[in-house]
Amino acid sequence: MENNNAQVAGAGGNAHTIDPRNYDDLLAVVASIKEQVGSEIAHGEIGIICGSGLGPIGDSVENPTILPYAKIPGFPVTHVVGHKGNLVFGTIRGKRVVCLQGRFHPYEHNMNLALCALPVRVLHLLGVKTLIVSNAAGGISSKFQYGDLMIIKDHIFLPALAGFSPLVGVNDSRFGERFVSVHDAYDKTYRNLATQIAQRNNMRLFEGVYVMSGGPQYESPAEVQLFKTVGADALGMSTCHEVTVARQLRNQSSRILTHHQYRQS
Ligand SMILES: O=P(O)(O)O[C@H]1O[C@H](CO)[C@@H](O)[C@H]1O
Ligand SMILES: Nc1nc2[nH]cnc2c(=O)[nH]1
Repeated sequence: MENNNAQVAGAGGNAHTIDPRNYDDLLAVVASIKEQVGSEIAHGEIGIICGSGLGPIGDSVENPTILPYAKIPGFPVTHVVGHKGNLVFGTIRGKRVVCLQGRFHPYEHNMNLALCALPVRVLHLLGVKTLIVSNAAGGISSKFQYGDLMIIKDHIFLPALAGFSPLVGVNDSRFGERFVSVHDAYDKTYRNLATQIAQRNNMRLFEGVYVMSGGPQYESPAEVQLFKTVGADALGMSTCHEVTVARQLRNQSSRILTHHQYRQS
C-alpha cells in the first residue's frame, strides 16, 4: 500500500507513516499542527483552497500565522507553479479562516487522490464547516471571455469514473458513509449569495459544470468538443477530489462553496 501513504517529513522528521484514510493518523496530524501554532489559532470556521495563481487570497488573511507544509506530518510537497505550500491561519473580515496556499494535484502524486484530498479532512478536524474551493481552468462554453469567473454548480469527475476516487479503499466510518451522494455538492445558498454579490458589483459571473481530467496534459480539440457535447463548461485538473471528500464529511455539517476562476483555453 506504499502508494496510499505519505512519509512524515519535517515536524521532527520521524519515520512514522501517515495514511490519509486513517482517522487516527489524521488526528495525529492535527495534534502536530495545534502544537506548532497553538489550539486557538489552529481553529478555523472557513477553509479556503487557493487554485493556481490564487495564492494572493492567502496573502489577504489578516493577522496571519503561517505553517509551511514541510512542517506538517503527512503533507506532501506541492511543485506546481503558483502553489506556495503554506497553511495560513487568521481572519478575513472577522471570520476565522484556514487557507491552503497550494493544493495537491493527483498528477503530481501518482494519482493518489486520497493523499491529495488529505488537507480537506485535516481542515474538518480543525473545525472548518464551510469550504471555499478555487481553481484556474480552461473554458469550454462559448459564452465565456478570457478571465471570466464561473461558480461551479456540478462536476464531471473523470478520474473517479475510471476508478480513481479518493474514497476507494478502506472506509473509516468516522469520516462518513461508504456511499456518498454528490447530488448537491455545490451549496445552492452560497452559490446564490455569490451571484447576488456579483450583481451588486456589476461583475460578470457564470454558473457551470466543471470537468476534472487527470492531466497533466491539456486537452486536444477533439476532447474539448467531447466535453462540450456532454454539457461541460470548464476544464481543470483539480477540485473534484477535494469536494467529494468534503461531501463525505457532510454529516459532520460541512458546507461547500466553490469559487472558480476561469480562463479561456
Ligand atoms: O486547479 P488548479 O490548482 O487551479 O490548477 C490548474 O492549473 C494547472 C494547469 O495550468 C492544473 O493543475 C490545473 O488544475
Ligand atoms: N484540464 C485543464 N486544466 C486547466 N487548467 C488551466 N487551464 C486548463 C485547461 O485548459 N485544461
